[in-house]
Amino acid sequence: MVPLTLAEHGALAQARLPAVIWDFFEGAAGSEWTARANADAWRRHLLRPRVLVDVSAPDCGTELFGARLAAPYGVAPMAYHGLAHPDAECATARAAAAAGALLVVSIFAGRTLEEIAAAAPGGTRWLQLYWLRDREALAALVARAEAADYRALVLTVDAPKVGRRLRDLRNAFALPPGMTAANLAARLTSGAAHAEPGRSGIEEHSRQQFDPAVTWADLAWLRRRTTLPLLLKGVLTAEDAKLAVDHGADGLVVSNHGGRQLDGTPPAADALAEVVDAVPADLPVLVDGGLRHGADLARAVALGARAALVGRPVLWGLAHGGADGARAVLDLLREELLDTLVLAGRPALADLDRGALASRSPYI
Ligand SMILES: Cc1cc2nc3c(=O)[nH]c(=O)nc-3n(C[C@H](O)[C@H](O)[C@H](O)COP(=O)(O)O)c2cc1C
Ligand SMILES: CC(C)CC(=O)C(=O)O
Repeated sequence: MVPLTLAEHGALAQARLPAVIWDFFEGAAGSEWTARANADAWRRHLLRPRVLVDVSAPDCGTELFGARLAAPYGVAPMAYHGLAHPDAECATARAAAAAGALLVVSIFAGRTLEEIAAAAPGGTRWLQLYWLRDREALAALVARAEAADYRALVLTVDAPKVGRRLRDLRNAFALPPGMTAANLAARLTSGAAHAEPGRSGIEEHSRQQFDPAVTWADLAWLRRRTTLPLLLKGVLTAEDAKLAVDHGADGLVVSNHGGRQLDGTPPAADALAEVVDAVPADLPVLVDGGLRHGADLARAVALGARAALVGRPVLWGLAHGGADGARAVLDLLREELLDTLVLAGRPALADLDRGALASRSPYI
């Protein structure tokens, strides 16, 4: 079967993956309400098409921090791509570069930053960080990212601890043998390899490593260590968006972590406009969570996002088809986006503004 939708890529992946790994990918915190709401919320923004517009040459290319992308899209940072496919992040890097997409590499990648860079030299890569208790390890990663031509840093700020992910707790999820965070010393992540019944190895190693005491005041320490653009990922409110700007953030990623952290937050699509409206117009705001169709990318741009990141669907493609599968997912999103631009009579990203949407109340 040639998958014609992202959901079909998901079905192929589910058929292939061990259930506990599928659960780790797909699962979210608590009742998983926020994770479900993420996808539903994009669909509530109905598309308002314009007609008799010349749409013979649609263009969805864009530029982000000086890099050219084939569409306003990227791969969200996700830990341990090796759980999906043995070629791991190197395959994802090849897929993203071929599709003209940004790749945000997780601090918990299973391949080194240098291996990932070498796998797709022409690609646009950023590095995602969690604030580790071990600041020297963090500083060393920043230096390596700069040397390996990573173009920005993304500090994830919604994880003072890992959310309560019931599927992982039930499965006593632990990393399989040989799966490690290649960019961190083994002592920093060894807790992920074992879990007692009712516990999760991922939760355990993040408890050991994440610094829950970090505050806005600490950001200056990171800011001083790099000339790379610094984005904060996991901002959902106007208050925090303004604080981020005051503390020198160069961009934001509106995100609830795919519903994996605090269950009950607004879906990312609903938080986006609040954040966009709170920051200077030229500050790049990205978004992730629940984008499952190219039309959702159009919706994100219409609501003010400069680009959107896609998480789980890329792992679906990777799981059933390696680099080709991940690329197929990204290419499909781009084709669907172009289709949307043509049929909505808005042939360029600049034509997408809030007038392109009619936003439907969730309560009717
Ligand atoms: C398996 C998995 C691992 C993830 N690992 C990370 C991570 O290491 N760092 C991070 O900032 N976010 C991580 N995330 C969250 C994603 O970056 C992103 O916010 C979320 O998946 C987007 O939603 P989507 O999957 O609905 O597209 C992870 C998500 C998944 C599904
Ligand atoms: C290793 C985990 C903490 C990665 C993560 O952020 C996630 O699974 O959502």
